[in-house]
Amino acid sequence: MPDRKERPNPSPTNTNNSPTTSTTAVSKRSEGYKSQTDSRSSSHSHDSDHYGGAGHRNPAPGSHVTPGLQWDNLDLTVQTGKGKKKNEKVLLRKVSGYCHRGEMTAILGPSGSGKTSLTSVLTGRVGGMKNYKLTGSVTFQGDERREGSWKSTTGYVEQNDLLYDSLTVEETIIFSAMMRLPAKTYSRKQKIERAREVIDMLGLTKVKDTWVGSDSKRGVSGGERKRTSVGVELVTAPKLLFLDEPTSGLDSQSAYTVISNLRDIAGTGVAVLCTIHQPSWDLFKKFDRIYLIAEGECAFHGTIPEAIDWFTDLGYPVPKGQNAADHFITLLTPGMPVREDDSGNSSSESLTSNNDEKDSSRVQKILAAWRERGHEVQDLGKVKTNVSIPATKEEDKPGFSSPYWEELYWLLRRGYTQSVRDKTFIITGLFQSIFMGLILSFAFYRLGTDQKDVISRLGLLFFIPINNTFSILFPLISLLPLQNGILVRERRAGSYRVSSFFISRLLIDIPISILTRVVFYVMIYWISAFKPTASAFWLNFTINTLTVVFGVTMSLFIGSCSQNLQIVQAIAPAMNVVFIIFSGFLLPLSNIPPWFIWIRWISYAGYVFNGLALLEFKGRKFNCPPSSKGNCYRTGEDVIRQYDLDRFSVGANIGFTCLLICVSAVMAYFALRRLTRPNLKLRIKEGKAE
Ligand SMILES: Nc1ncnc2c1ncn2[C@@H]1O[C@H](COP(=O)(O)OP(=O)(O)OP(=O)(O)O)[C@@H](O)[C@H]1O
Repeated sequence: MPDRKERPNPSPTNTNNSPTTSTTAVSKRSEGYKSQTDSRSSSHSHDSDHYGGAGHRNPAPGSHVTPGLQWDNLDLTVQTGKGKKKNEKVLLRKVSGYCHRGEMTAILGPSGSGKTSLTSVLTGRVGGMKNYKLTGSVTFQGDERREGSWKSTTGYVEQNDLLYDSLTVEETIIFSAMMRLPAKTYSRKQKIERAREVIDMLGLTKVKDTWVGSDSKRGVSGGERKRTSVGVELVTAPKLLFLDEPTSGLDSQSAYTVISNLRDIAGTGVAVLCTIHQPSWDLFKKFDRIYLIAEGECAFHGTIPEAIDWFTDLGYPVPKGQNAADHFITLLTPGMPVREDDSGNSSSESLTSNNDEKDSSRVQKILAAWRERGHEVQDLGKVKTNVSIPATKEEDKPGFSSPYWEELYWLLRRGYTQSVRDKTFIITGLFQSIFMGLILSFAFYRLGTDQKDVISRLGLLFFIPINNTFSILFPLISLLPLQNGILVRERRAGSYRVSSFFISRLLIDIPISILTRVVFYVMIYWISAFKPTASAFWLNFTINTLTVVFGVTMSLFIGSCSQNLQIVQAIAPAMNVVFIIFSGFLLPLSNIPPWFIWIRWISYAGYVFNGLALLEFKGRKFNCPPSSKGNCYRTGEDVIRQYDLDRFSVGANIGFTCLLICVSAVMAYFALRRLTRPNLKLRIKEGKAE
């Protein structure tokens, strides 16, 4: 470990609590590094602000900073294993730091170093973890985080852009403005103006009318999509913006534009904190500060010139021509050999190590050095006076920004726009209806009154409602992970109530499902020659329409049981098949084992088949050939008796089906609430996040 007294002061700390003095005092070594890299890379040589945010944008000596997020002594452990193998794993150890408003800070570290764990604690998302213990404190502008104010003052841009692909950039950002800006303060017109301001600020005006798109659908570019995600968060003018790897998967030009935008956003007084993987030098130098993390501990926190000096003093200068970010990550990765510095001015003892043990001691040495002086840097985060941006005290604002009907209107508008433009659900539904309708209509063409037609009629009446539910189950379920993911994000931001989202889904999915499936059962009814009376037709129509509605509520319920599509796709057919088996048609009621009989009473297939069969067979006469010697169905009533279909009237069967629809809708609502719970844990108390 280096002896601090012997080193020239590379410290980013200073006595007047301004991070600036140290920056201006950044020694000649970082200047030397600048000229070295410049001589090797022409792309660097044109930059006037070589250290980007780091060197240039730090406040001038004597000026002040606005405190933003501050974290102190965070310890995070999780329990792993079971029984005797139970173990405590340390994810974060005495981690402290800060991110001032008006600054952009990058969290960097090797894989598994604790970046995600730290971000989870800072954003209050540690609740997703099981059996964890958390101590320490996180404050924003000197105060404890509170849910209401936290939601309205922070934005979180996730790594995956969870956006509706068939909405335009402008529609996406306007929706966010409508849902998240308080109706009391902003009129609709003002919300739209704010959204357009954000679009302009992010340089998205040219593509505002282009669909957002996705990996499978053409739309805006990856960088523009990422900026749209930033825009969604930015409409509320957050004071703190978190981003999880905003440049991952982007080409260098798009990544540069995203980071430049974030730099501008920070310039408006926002504290921007993001995790980032292997940034190029051009990106890296745009950050005001970097927060290096290794093995769950802070390895360095300060500006880039300070980092260069700090590591030089530790004996690890940045080799000529190497990106400093890569060098730091390499240093903090055990087992990674460090490139030799051919300038000859470095401590060769620590370089070019291929030995694991030595590399691990290298990381330990760096961590120990920072541990020794990290507390000095932490003090910078505690600046609370003479701020340059008014650090307004945040009010806890429970409740939602818009009235219920306003929420419902915008959710319906967004949902319908997406469904109608996306067309997949509509086209596949229509295709399946027409295709299956034609096949069945002609396979069961003009059924007569012979004995064989009795079985055909029964089979067809049984199959139609089952096809209705199966045809909805899979396409609808496959749409749910994206919808639920968006719901989680929007719930975390406190955008709207789950109930309005759920009702909007019902009001979108039910009419679309009915309109696309109705052709199927109406076509079969007339071509296969079911009872040609108006009342029989309309009741048959009602029952089949109810099965479509049940198909939607059942899909919403099953799809809300897990975010894992594979699990959901396995449960869905299994559940439907159980309903079919115990419907009373395949297995007569008297043959159902007593411990399974309850399934019959919750089987929609039983009620709808019962209702449809009563309608069709009551009053019908069938030909009974002399060869059958009376062993045949003479009337529809014989069929009804034989299949035990006379327990309930048509009306009662419709009533039970409606009841099942209501029960499955309520279950779907609660399952959705549970699945998409935001799980924000902002208060850290007695070793547990609350
Ligand atoms: N819930 C958990 N239970 C047990 N170990 C965990 C849990 N969450 C994270 N870890 C472990 O903690 C360490 C830090 O993980 P974390 O995800 O924070 O790292 P990271 O720096 O974000 O990594 P990457 O860059 O690869 O995403 C890893 O070793 C990881 O395996």
